[in-house]
Amino acid sequence: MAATSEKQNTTKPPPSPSPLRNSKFFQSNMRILISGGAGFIGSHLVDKLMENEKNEVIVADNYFTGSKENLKKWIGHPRFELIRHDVTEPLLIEVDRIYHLACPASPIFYKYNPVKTIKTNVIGTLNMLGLAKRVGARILLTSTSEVYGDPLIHPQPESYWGNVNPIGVRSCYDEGKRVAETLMFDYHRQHGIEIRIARIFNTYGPRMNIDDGRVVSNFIAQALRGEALTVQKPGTQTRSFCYVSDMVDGLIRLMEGDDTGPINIGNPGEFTMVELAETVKELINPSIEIKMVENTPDDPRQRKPDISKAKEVLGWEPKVKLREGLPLMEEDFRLRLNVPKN
Ligand SMILES: NC(=O)c1ccc[n+]([C@@H]2O[C@H](COP(=O)([O-])OP(=O)(O)OC[C@H]3O[C@@H](n4cnc5c(N)ncnc54)[C@H](O)[C@@H]3O)[C@@H](O)[C@H]2O)c1
Ligand SMILES: O=c1ccn([C@@H]2O[C@H](COP(=O)(O)OP(=O)(O)O[C@H]3OC[C@@H](O)[C@H](O)[C@H]3O)[C@@H](O)[C@H]2O)c(=O)[nH]1
Repeated sequence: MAATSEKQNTTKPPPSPSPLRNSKFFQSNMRILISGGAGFIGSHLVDKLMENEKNEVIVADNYFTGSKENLKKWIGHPRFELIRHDVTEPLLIEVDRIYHLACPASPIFYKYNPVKTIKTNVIGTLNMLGLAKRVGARILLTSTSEVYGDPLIHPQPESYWGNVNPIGVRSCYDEGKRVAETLMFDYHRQHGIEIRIARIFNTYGPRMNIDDGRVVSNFIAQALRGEALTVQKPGTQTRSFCYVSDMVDGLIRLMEGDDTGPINIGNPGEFTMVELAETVKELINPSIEIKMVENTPDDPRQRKPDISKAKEVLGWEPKVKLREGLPLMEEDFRLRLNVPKN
């Protein structure tokens, strides 16, 4: 027994890459799997990775909150493949890198079927780690600022263990991601898997689902439809919003760097929800009303990333300010909602 536990505590070298990696038919220098690649962040990551001609990109997605529409410019491209696949089932392919994003991210979607959300986070992450182990791939998990729960330390450094309700309606997501992080580190310690963990803070930008339910997409869609902006009470709760191009840049740097993480990736600019509503009103539709509505349980009261580690280890910090990013998202929403600018 002692020998077994000793063995389990040993950090092994990473497994060898799959023999198929050296097949004479292997054309690309880097074959990259993106689970959840048909979603908001995933599809922007695909765009960025496809810019490099040495990359071959495979997306596996069950289309729960993502869509083929987000990837339409790549369908049929020789370096791109799209697979309808649910990560709660094993996937047998040969890859060098895995960006594991698959998981609904908007609270209304992750609460819709909480048991499925837990399965996606736990079984899905186990399956992706099993794949990484079999083929010797490096794997990056998109964890979340929600692992800090309703934080008692502000801003949140990676060393903070969080304040999470383990039995609340958000637990399927925040506890699910916490287990996913645990699995990543256990596979790293026990099997030598090369891991990277990003703790992503609220991210926004073009291609978010119009009825996604998250605050930035809600406010922009409401402002364009001429509806009142729904600020959930008390409205003093804060979030820090990162534009999607900055996020993608941070994720790629983390994947290709040497640090396992977890590393916070987010924009430290912090706003109350009332301030966000006022900014959207001013930029998009000054005649719109702002109304206070009921909130949902366990809504974190404040959130802001401490990004010292990302700056130091990845040389990364966000470039796009909220007032610059909102108009870019407005443009995309106008096109999709067919509301031309006057
Ligand atoms: N956007 C944010 O603010 C934010 C913040 C923190 C963490 N994250 C994380 O980043 C990742 C991407 O988030 P997003 O904002 O792009 O969300 P999204 O909902 O747009 O994308 C998630 C994608 O995963 C797919 N998916 C869900 N369950 C799946 C399953 N069982 N099998 C296969 N595919 C599945 C969806 O269809 C979708 O394409 C998620 O892991 C999320 O937890 C996002
Ligand atoms: O219409 C709305 C929607 C939301 N809100 C408020 O806006 C704040 C942000 O809510 P969102 O639903 O956009 O996102 P949350 O910050 O609660 O969760 C997000 O956190 C990070 C990621 O893991 C996920 O993308 C998501 O879970 C909350 O305080 C919420 O009460 C409004 O005031 N009005």
